[in-house]
Amino acid sequence: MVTRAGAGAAVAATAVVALLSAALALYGPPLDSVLERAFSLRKVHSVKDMENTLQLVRNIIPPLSSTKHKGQDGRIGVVGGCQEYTGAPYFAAISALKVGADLSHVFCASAAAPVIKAYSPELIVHPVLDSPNAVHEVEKWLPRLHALVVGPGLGRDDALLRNVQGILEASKARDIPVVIDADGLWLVAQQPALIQGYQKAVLTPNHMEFSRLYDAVLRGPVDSDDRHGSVLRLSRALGNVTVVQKGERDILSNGQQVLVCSQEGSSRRCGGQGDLLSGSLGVLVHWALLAGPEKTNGSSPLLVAAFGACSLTRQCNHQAFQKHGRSTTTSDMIAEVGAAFSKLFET
Ligand SMILES: NC(=O)C1=CN([C@@H]2O[C@H](COP(=O)(O)OP(=O)(O)OC[C@H]3O[C@@H](n4cnc5c(N)ncnc54)[C@H](OP(=O)(O)O)[C@@H]3O)[C@@H](O)[C@H]2O)[C@@H](O)CC1
Ligand SMILES: Nc1ncnc2c1ncn2[C@@H]1O[C@H](COP(=O)(O)OP(=O)(O)OP(=O)(O)O)[C@@H](O)[C@H]1O
Ligand SMILES: [Mg+2]
Repeated sequence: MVTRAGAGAAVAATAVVALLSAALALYGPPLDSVLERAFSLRKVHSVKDMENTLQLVRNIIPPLSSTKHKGQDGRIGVVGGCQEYTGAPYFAAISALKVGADLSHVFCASAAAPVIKAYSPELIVHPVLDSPNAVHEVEKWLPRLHALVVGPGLGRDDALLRNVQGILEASKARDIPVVIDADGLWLVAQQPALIQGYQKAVLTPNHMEFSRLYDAVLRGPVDSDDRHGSVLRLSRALGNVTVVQKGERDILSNGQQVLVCSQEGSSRRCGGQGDLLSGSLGVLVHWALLAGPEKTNGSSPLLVAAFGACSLTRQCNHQAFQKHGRSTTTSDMIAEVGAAFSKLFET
């Protein structure tokens, strides 16, 4: 009797899981988190999903070819860099190059320009962000750029932020993909309408930036027990803008699908890792949009690109930590971009 009752319960439980799975296939992520919570399937699901999504990232990477000319694999612009912060835009721009972009521009405040130039001869640096003609100066370059990364090291000076507002509006008018990070997210929290509904925007908030945005857009505190639901809700409220909430696990959503990236990193949290992520994402977004949904198996190209950038950043962190332990810095992580990229995407 006991055995039969046990078997009956097992059959009933299997049926419930099957039913929920079928419903999940139809209705997507909200049920995903319900399922995960109810049946603790998080690990099993995410490992399988992670590998499937990594395969989609591999599909969007353009082949290296001797027939291409300089610029075809990506011309990326980073909007950021002020007197206080010169490292962040450098990290983002050099990461874009290391991932595979051909040219990387930095549009920064005049005080930051000589410093950023001195870090690297590889970057093209425009000291224009605090000029009265800033929007026009950047606009001149927009037709030549495939994606913009807005915010690393931008600071929160009102005049600079007003110029960046104009740059964002000009970029949207030209349908240029934008990755918004750091102080760019501060600006968006003040004026969500700036990116509301823009399908080529990806936001990459850290813990604090996410809370600030969520509060500004949804007028309430984040439910810390429901990270999936919170990211999904923020994305939906912003008109399906892609949101990447960075953290112990990265949660990504376009308001329809939720992805989780738990690629192994390390416990080292040095400043600048988010800049590596946003710079890499600038290139991957361009590649993903070029490849189109047929290469991403119907998944959103921007979500696939974001998953690629998260995996890559965490893998760089992992590799750098193996070598440098507690002394790991973002420069050590950037030195790992080539090997990490090969390991994840060129297998
Ligand atoms: N080398 C450079 O030039 C670099 C420059 N950078 C540039 O700095 C600018 C400001 O960026 P930001 O990230 O410091 O922003 P902001 O919103 O003030 O948050 C800071 C506060 O949030 C908190 N906090 C953070 N994470 C948390 C967590 N997981 N869980 C809980 N709390 C958390 C934490 O609070 P605390 O612990 O200090 O109380 C922290 O102090 C921006 O332009 C950026 O690009 C950086 O890119 C780094 C490299
Ligand atoms: N607790 C954690 N465990 C593992 N990886 C993490 C953890 N927190 C963040 N990361 C990873 O570190 C990277 C940067 O995220 P982080 O939250 O540090 O961004 P950030 O605060 O914007 O960084 P930055 O210092 O560049 O501004 C992401 O790839 C994220 O996945
Ligand atoms: Mg940051």
